[in-house]
Amino acid sequence: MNRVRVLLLNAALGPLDYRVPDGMQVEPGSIVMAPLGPRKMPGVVWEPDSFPVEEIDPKKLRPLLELRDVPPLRAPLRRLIEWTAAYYFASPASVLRMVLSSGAAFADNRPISEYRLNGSVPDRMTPQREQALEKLIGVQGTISELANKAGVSIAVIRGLEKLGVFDREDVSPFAITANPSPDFDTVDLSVDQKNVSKILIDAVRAAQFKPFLLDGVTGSGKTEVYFEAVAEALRQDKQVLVLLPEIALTEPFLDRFHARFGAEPLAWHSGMKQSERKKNWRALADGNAKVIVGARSALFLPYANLGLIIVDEAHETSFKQEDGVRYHARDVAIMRGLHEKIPVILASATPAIESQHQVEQGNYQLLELPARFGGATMPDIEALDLTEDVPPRGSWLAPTLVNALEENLERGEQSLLFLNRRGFAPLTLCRTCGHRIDCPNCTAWMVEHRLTRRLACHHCGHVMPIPEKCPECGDEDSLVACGPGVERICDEVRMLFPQARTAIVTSDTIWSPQKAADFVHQMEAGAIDIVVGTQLVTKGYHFPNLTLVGVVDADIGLEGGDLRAAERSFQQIAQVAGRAGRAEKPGRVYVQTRMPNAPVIQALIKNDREGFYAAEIEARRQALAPPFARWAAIIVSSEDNKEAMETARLIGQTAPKVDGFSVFGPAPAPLAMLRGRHRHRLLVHALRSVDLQQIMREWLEQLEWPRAVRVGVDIDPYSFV
Ligand SMILES: Nc1ncnc2c1ncn2[C@@H]1O[C@H](COP(=O)(O)OP(=O)(O)OP(=O)(O)O)[C@@H](O)[C@H]1O
Ligand SMILES: [Zn+2]
Repeated sequence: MNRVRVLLLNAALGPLDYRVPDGMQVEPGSIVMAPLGPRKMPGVVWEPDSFPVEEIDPKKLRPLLELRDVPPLRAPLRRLIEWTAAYYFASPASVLRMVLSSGAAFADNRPISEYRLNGSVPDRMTPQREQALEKLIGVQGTISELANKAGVSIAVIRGLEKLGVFDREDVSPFAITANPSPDFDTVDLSVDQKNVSKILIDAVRAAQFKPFLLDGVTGSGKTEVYFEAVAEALRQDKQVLVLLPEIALTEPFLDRFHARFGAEPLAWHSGMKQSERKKNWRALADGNAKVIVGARSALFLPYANLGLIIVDEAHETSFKQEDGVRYHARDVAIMRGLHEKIPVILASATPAIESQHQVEQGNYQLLELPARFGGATMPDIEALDLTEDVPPRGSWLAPTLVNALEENLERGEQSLLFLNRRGFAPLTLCRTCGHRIDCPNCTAWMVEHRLTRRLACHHCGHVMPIPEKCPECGDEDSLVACGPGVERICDEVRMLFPQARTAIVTSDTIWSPQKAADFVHQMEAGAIDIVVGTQLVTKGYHFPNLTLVGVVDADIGLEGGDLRAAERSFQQIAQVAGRAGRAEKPGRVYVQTRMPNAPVIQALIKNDREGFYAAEIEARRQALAPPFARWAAIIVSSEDNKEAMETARLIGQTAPKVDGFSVFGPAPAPLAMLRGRHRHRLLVHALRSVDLQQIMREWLEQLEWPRAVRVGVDIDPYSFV
């Protein structure tokens, strides 16, 4: 039989059948090139009865064009692709796209050509050429990467290349990786740490599916403990995947890993160059790379021989992807572990309620590290009531916090101020007419960024210069910045302590792993006294001389009012507090709030995590909220509001009547307009006994809507805007 089913890399197309030409040997998982109309398209051979396809006369089947010289996708990964597509309402092809995420990697074994300036200057200069020559100093990359970096067109770079201003280097797709060695520099574990690591080591040896929740207070040595499991996997010659919530955390992680294992793991994140992507993809698919650390997208890569998955800071909501395939990397990691038959470790100091519930249900094994390593104590947390400890007019820091900062400076210790708001001010308002400057494409205010002298929309990226007069009434000098962002807090700190060395840490300043590494090195070298940062600084970092943490506004997180608001606030503040006093010197934490009696704040100052979680879990149980029942969101959007509204209404009216399945809405989304599209939402609630996906599939598949309307389904949603 030479007929095969092929899943093509095209989300709009289902799988198709092809004929295998004589002399070609394919099996399920083989990566092939198939003809599609006049084009060539990559695809993967699948099991014959896997997806339903249209019957085609065998004589009309077109032959496959090529078999790629890369290892076939293994069965566990094929099952994961099918599961992810079915569970999250995505096309299998869009999941496959995440697997074959380096087009170049499986395309061929040819090297990638990279270019860098060689110092020669073209005879004729243009402003673009000048810009490129200036911006590309010290940069190496493909033509399109250079164009991107320089902010000029590809044609400009090609032109320069012809004039001989670049040297070329052909980078081989095969990486030579120094592999980590399990016993390079071991540490002596405490008794608690040893007990936990023993269980993990046994699980790696057993090579069975087994999920763990590694729950240890901040600074308890979770990383050291899971490194023991990594070491065991290395001894067994298995691969390990470590997922981190933020690419900013990869660089410090690489350093730390290097110190323990004598070589860096392979990194995988969106900031990589094409040649690195190609190399790394090949190295992990061929099994040459043993340890891979990456952001959530690393989850779908075609590992040759995976033996362990670790999800660090597993409570982080950034593991949920909010566009394309809306999957949750923590949950898919568990499913990958199930299919690969390997252990999965979720590590966190503040585990998600969902994960704790799995422990209660007996699905995950709980491993606890209740104390900080080496006798370091947990920091004292104190609430500062902003209605009593009032900051002076036009300032945001309470006198008590300012005093503490001053003392810390005098002692030569480092401090951290946390505010989860980028930019200078979240709102710009006209004093004369009350006009608020909002985004033309979104239901959102433009955020002032004083460092770049611009207003920016954090939803669509729209930017504009800060206007000199009010766009509404035309009054000059009437615009005022309202509320603080990190830049404004940093200004306040500089006014108070001109001698202090400060740093702002947000995604605007730390936008690459390299920037993150620079920041960490500066902190370690003691070149920074006071850091002002967003959630980017709340997790993972270990700075022994950081002894004071101030939470500028503990109430922000509670404003949103979605079901996880309190949980998220607790996690965020507990994590940022956990950065203080991690070594010999004790830490202090001040939490500024207008609601010192709110349960979240009380739980934090009394160090009553158990009580807080118990109350939250009970509230969820009462409300039949996740994880006690399930939700799905349906988001209908279009540039034409009427079309979007009518489609949303149609979906609402045709909602199936099934016991244990209810539909709320439609209603205009809180973010009623996003990137120029009008948005309406419905929320589906289902008991666990109901097959949510099946009911939704039958319901939505029989409906039709205008082409320009997009209907997105978000299973287990985390965002409600
Ligand atoms: N057994 C040990 N021997 C030496 N140093 C250790 C040991 N255990 C932990 N440490 C050190 O203590 C510090 C905190 O450990 P680690 O970063 O692993 O904790 P964590 O639980 O992952 O913290 P967090 O959740 O706050 O990120 C690190 O500098 C680590 O190297
Ligand atoms: Zn916008």
